[in-house]
Amino acid sequence: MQFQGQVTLDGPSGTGKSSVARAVAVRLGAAYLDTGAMYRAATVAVLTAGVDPEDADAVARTVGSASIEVGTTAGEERVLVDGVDVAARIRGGEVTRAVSPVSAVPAVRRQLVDQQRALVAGAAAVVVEGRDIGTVVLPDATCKIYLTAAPEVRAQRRAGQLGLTDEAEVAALAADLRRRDEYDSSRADSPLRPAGDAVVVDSTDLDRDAVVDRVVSLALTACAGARQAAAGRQT
Ligand SMILES: Nc1ncnc2c1ncn2[C@@H]1O[C@H](COP(=O)(O)OP(=O)(O)OP(=O)(O)O)[C@@H](O)[C@H]1O
Ligand SMILES: Nc1ccn([C@H]2C[C@H](O)[C@@H](COP(=O)(O)O)O2)c(=O)n1
Repeated sequence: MQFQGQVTLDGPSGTGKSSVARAVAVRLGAAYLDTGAMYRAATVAVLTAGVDPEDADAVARTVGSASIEVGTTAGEERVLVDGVDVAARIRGGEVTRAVSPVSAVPAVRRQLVDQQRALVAGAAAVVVEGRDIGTVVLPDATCKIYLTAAPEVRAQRRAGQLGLTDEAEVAALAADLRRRDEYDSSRADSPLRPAGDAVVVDSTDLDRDAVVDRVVSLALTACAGARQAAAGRQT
């Protein structure tokens, strides 16, 4: 069956959004947009300009005059800031530590949300991942998924990804995930939360392929059950 429509994947850090969203996009023959990469790119612009990430006015000005380009093909990571390839730099610790305050600035969010909507506007089928995609960016999406997993499982997976085995390093990683989740969930503008009509998928006891199968199957049925349940809650 050929999928047409928009799949949104939101959730806390390290739940598997990127790896699952990329694989789902390939399976559905859909475009793919990593909106976290856009906030990370905005953070590179801020750090490169020597601006304090906590100075909201200066952050808004700096990001407002930066050119941020991202690709929409799963498997081809393309992230440019003012024409410079920053695909590797956005994954580093310096950017990860500074991205939350930058992404909490309302002017930055307005700019990037407009860009995100424009990037997916022409796509017949697209998978978009982030924190506010089902709630703010694409509120009319065909199928909304909210991915969760137990915090200790997320920390272990991220440690595996980074090749960390030292207990203290894993504990620091877990603390960083908690800090980012708290920041992203408590900010005033577009906080992280599930959309009312999202299907919650808990990946704590599922391997990545099982999560991908579940999301593909939900997408192909247009998340029909969740829509009915949401309609029932509203009557
Ligand atoms: N269901 C799963 N079982 C085991 N490992 C998984 C599962 N899903 C994802 N992973 C692994 O967990 C790590 C984190 O996944 P990923 O980067 O996709 O999360 P994320 O939600 O996009 O994180 P962030 O929001 O911080 O970018 C990766 O190493 C990924 O391969
Ligand atoms: N739609 C989005 C996507 C991301 N962010 C913020 C919050 C995250 O801490 C940060 C980096 O995202 P990641 O690459 O870890 O998915 O960007 C957001 O506020 N809204």
